[in-house]
Amino acid sequence: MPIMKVRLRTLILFLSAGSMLLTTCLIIFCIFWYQREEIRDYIAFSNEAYAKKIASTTDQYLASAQKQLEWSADLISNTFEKDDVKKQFLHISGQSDYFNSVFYINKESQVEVTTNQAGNMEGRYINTLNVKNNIINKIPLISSPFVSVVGNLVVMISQPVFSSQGNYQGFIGGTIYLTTDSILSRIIGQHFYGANTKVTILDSSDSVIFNDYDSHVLSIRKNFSSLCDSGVSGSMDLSSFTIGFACVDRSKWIVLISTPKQTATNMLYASVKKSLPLIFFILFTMIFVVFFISVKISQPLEKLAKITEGADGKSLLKKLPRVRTWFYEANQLTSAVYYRLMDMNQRAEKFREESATDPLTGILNRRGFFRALVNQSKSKTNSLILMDLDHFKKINDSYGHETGDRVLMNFSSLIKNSFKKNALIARFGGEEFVALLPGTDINAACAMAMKLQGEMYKLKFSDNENVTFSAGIVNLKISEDDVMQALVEADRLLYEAKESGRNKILRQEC
Ligand SMILES: Nc1nc2c(ncn2[C@@H]2O[C@H](COP(=O)(O)OP(=O)(O)OP(=O)(O)O)[C@@H](O)[C@H]2O)c(=O)[nH]1
Repeated sequence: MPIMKVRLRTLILFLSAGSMLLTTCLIIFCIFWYQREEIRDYIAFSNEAYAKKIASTTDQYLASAQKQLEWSADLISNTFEKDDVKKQFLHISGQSDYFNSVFYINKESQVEVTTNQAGNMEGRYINTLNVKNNIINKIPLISSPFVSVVGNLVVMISQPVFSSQGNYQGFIGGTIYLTTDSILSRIIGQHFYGANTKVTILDSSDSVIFNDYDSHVLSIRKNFSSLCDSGVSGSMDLSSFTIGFACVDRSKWIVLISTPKQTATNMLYASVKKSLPLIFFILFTMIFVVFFISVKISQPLEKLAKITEGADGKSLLKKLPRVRTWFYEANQLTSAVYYRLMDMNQRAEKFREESATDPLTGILNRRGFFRALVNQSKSKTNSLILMDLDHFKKINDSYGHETGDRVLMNFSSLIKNSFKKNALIARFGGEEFVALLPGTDINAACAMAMKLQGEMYKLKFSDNENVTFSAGIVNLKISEDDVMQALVEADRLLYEAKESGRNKILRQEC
C-alpha cells in the first residue's frame, strides 16, 4: 500500500501558521505576565499615594479641630460664662462642622455644658474610661472609637482647661460620629478611586474607625497599627489584596487602601479582549500571505513532481521546460532533472542502437532484425535469404581470427551492396547472415543471391583463397510468426544446401 506523503505546500503552511500562532500566544502570554506585574506595582503605588492623601487630609482636619478646642479652652479659662461657652460650642459644632457635639466636663467628671440635647446630660456625672483618662492625664487626647453615653459610635478629641493660675479645671471634648454623617466620614468616605478600591481606617489599637465595606482585609491580618512603627507610608501584597497604607501622625491612626489582586488580571483580560479582533485580523492576514507565498514556492516543485508521475523520459523532456521556476533551488532542480534526463535518453538510445547492432560488421544483429521488422511496410511478396559461409572454421584455424573477421566484414559489405536499400540485412550470429527483401519475389531474390555468389567468388583473401556461402531462400508475408516460420524453412533449405556439398543456393518450391 503506497504511503501518503505530506505535500510541501501543506508543510510550509502548517509550519509557518503554527509558528505564527505559537509566537502570538507566547507574546500575549508575556505581555499578560509582565503587564500584570506592572499593573500590580502601579496599583500598589497608587494605593500608597491615595492612603497618604487621606492620612494627610485627616491629619489636617484633626489639627484644625484641636485648634478649635484649644481656642475654646482659653475662653473658658479666662471667663466661664455658661451661655457664652455654649454659644461658642454651638458655633464649633454647628457652623464650623468640625464636631457632631461639643461639651465641657469639669474635673469632678460633671458635664457642665453640652451641645447635645439628647439624654439631658448637663449636670450629670460621667465616669467612663475616656473621661477618667482626660482628668488623670490632663493633656490633649484623641480617643479610640467608643459608644457614647447616648449610643453613638464616636471618637473624641479633647483639650484640657486650666485656670489663669494654671489649675486644672476639666476638659473640653468634641465627638465625631463614625457611623452617621460627620465631616470625618465625609472626608474619608467620598473617594473616587476605582470601584474595587476600598478605604479602611484603624486606630492605634486596630479598632475600626472607618471601613467603607465589609472588609476582608481585616480578617487576613491583625495588628495593622504596628505598620506605623516601620514608616509613615508603604505598600504590600497581602493574601489576595494589594494594600497601600499611610499613618495619620497626630492620632496614630492607619489608613489602608486595598484593591483585590484580581483587579490587575481583570484589567488585562479586558484589554486583551479589546485587542483580540486586531490580533486575529493581523494573524489571519499573515496566514493568508504565508499561504500565497507557500503556493508560489511549492508550485514549481509540485509541477515537477506531477509531470514525473508515470511519464517516460521523452514526454518528460517535452514537459519540463513548461515548469516556470522563479527561485534558485527550483530552477537548479528543474535544470538538473532536464539535463540528466537528456543525458540518460541519449545513453539509452545509444545502448538501444548498440544492442541492436553487430559490432564487427556494423549491420543489425538478431535482436535488431526483429525490432526492425515492426517498421517494415507490409508487401504481399517478400523474400528471405538465410546465408552461411562454408567451412569458415578452417579459415579461422588456417589464417587466424583476424582474417576470419575480415572475411566476415567483407561478406557483410557485399550483402549490403547486393540488395535494395529497403532490404533488412542482419548477422544472426557466427558466420550466418539473413536478408529480408520487401517487395521482392523469390525469383528476383534468387537472382540477387546468385549475383552475390559471383561477387563472393571474386573476393580473395590471404593466399588468393576465396570463400563460398550456402543459402536458403523462401518467400513470406511480413509478420513475426511468418518470419519465424520462414526462418525455420530457410534454415532447413540452408542445411540441405550444406549437406549437398555447400556453395549452393536452395529455394522454396512455390
Ligand atoms: N573470426 C571469427 N570467427 C568466428 C566469429 N564467430 C564465429 N566464428 C567461428 O566460426 C566458426 C564456425 O564454425 P562451424 O559452425 O563449424 O561452421 P563451418 O566451419 O563454417 O562449417 P559449415 O558451416 O558446416 O560449412 C567457428 O570456428 C567460430 O569460432 C567471429 O566473429 N569471428
